[in-house]
Amino acid sequence: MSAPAVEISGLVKRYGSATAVDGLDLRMPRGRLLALLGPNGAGKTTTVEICEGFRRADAGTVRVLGLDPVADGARLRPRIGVMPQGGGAYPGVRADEMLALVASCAANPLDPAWLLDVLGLASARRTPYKRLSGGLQQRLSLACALVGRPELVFLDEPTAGMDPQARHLVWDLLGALRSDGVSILLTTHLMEEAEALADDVVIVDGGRVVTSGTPGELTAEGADAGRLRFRARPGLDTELLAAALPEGYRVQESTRGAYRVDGEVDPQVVSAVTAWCAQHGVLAEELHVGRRDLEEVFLELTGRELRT
Ligand SMILES: Nc1ncnc2c1ncn2[C@@H]1O[C@H](COP(=O)(O)OP(=O)(O)OP(=O)(O)O)[C@@H](O)[C@H]1O
Repeated sequence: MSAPAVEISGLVKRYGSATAVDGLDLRMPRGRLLALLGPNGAGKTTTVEICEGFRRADAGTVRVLGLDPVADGARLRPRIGVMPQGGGAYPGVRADEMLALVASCAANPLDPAWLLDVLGLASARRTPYKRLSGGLQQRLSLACALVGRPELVFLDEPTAGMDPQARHLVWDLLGALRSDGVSILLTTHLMEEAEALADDVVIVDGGRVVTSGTPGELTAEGADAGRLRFRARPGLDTELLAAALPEGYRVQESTRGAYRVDGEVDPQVVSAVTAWCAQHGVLAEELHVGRRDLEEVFLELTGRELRT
């Protein structure tokens, strides 16, 4: 049986007296898309850079495709693709030159022209790197990670700084790669990205895994079944709203402008909430009954917001 795409056990990484990764465990089977989700400074980049062989662990073991990223680096590198955070290239290199250069290092590369086209870079192919917008630089960096037909790709915040259209284009491409059996580990602090793409989500905070599972498992209703949630202007008088509901219901502003009604929800309660909002000139947006989202999962586990 082939080794997992990534297997991490008890990983620790310190920078001076600060512990960036603090005993992290993770197992990623092949052919899946795993999202490492967490706020800024959670230790995502450090973890990924150790997997890529760019940093050394202080403790713990890391195996990537069954190999040690440092000791077996030469065997591992041709099999993985890496998109680092922030990218980077010689400022004067043109997009097509850059991709052709990376492709020339691979045994069986994809057609660079095709990849530029798929990523919406065809019209910018002659543009020097320094004159590409941040979003186009990101796309070129993604193309460089993929052109060598890797079995496993590490993408560090692949859609950071992209507009929604480009983000969806990248999501579509990642979905297609995953369908082709490529293993993908990406970091993100966008819960929408994790929800849209991931087979598995690992939520990290303070260098540790807070929870993990499929998006469906993490947001499963459980004790939360039937909760009513909505968004509105921050600072609503939640006690006043609760007083307009039948006995026993509680209302909380769980994060700024995000409200949650605790108690069994029936049509009368939905009607009472919207009527109260109407009386107070409040537009209740995104009103829904049921599942929580990953943002709420993180908040409930850590008491803090994912978005920082
Ligand atoms: N080279 C470094 N020297 C010192 N401290 C560092 C270094 N790189 C990261 N850190 C610190 O380690 C912690 C984890 O950083 P890391 O970049 O791994 O987190 P992250 O989850 O990727 O965050 P972000 O989403 O902001 O990229 C942070 O407190 C960060 O300041």
